[in-house]
Amino acid sequence: MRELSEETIKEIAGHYEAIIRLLGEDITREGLLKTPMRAAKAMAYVTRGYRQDADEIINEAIFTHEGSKMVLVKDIEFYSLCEHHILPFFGKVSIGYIPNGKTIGLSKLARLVDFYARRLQVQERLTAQICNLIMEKLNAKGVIVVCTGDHLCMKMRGVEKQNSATTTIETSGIFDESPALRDEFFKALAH
Ligand SMILES: Nc1nc2c(ncn2[C@@H]2O[C@H](COP(=O)(O)OP(=O)(O)OP(=O)(O)O)[C@@H](O)[C@H]2O)c(=O)[nH]1
Ligand SMILES: [Zn+2]
Repeated sequence: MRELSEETIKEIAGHYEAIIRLLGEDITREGLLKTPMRAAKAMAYVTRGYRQDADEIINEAIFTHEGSKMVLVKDIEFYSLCEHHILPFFGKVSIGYIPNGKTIGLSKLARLVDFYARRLQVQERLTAQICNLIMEKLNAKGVIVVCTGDHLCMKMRGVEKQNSATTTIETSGIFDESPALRDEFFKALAH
């Protein structure tokens, strides 16, 4: 992974300092003195997906596999930032795929969720990017990804709906064509 340079972090911190000042705060009070640097480092961390590489994450953990039954990993938690308000959205992703001669290390599925979540995102694109990458890297017979997220931009501001949750679904390959396979996936998810 590529890190942001010290110079870039300092530049981001300078912008945070200006924002805090413009919000009417006293940037010289004790509790805020280090806040611009802390905030810059935190923002670098929660957007580190931009500086990662998918092949490095997978680390060649792709294995030969004869079977063609569904593999499902459910409830992979994620934290992301909505690209409209730069406020968090977070929730869970579940991934199913039908192998086509290859499987992937289970932890890599979770790492790939973070790879796309740790950026400015919308939930639909996050779901589609995960689905497309797994399809591409495994040449799978099919992939299905279901994501459920809570958006703070809908809770702590704006429309202020505290109980809404958003579900997005992306399918590819055989999952596009087979309602029976989609049913099998959703039944397994319910367990
Ligand atoms: N489709 C989609 N919309 C999102 C996502 N995250 C936030 N949004 C929406 O992006 C929209 C931006 O709408 P705008 O009218 O430009 O912004 P706004 O005035 O702040 O809108 P309100 O949130 O309704 O106050 C809002 O409806 C948000 O709910 C997401 O992941 N997917
Ligand atoms: Zn938003």
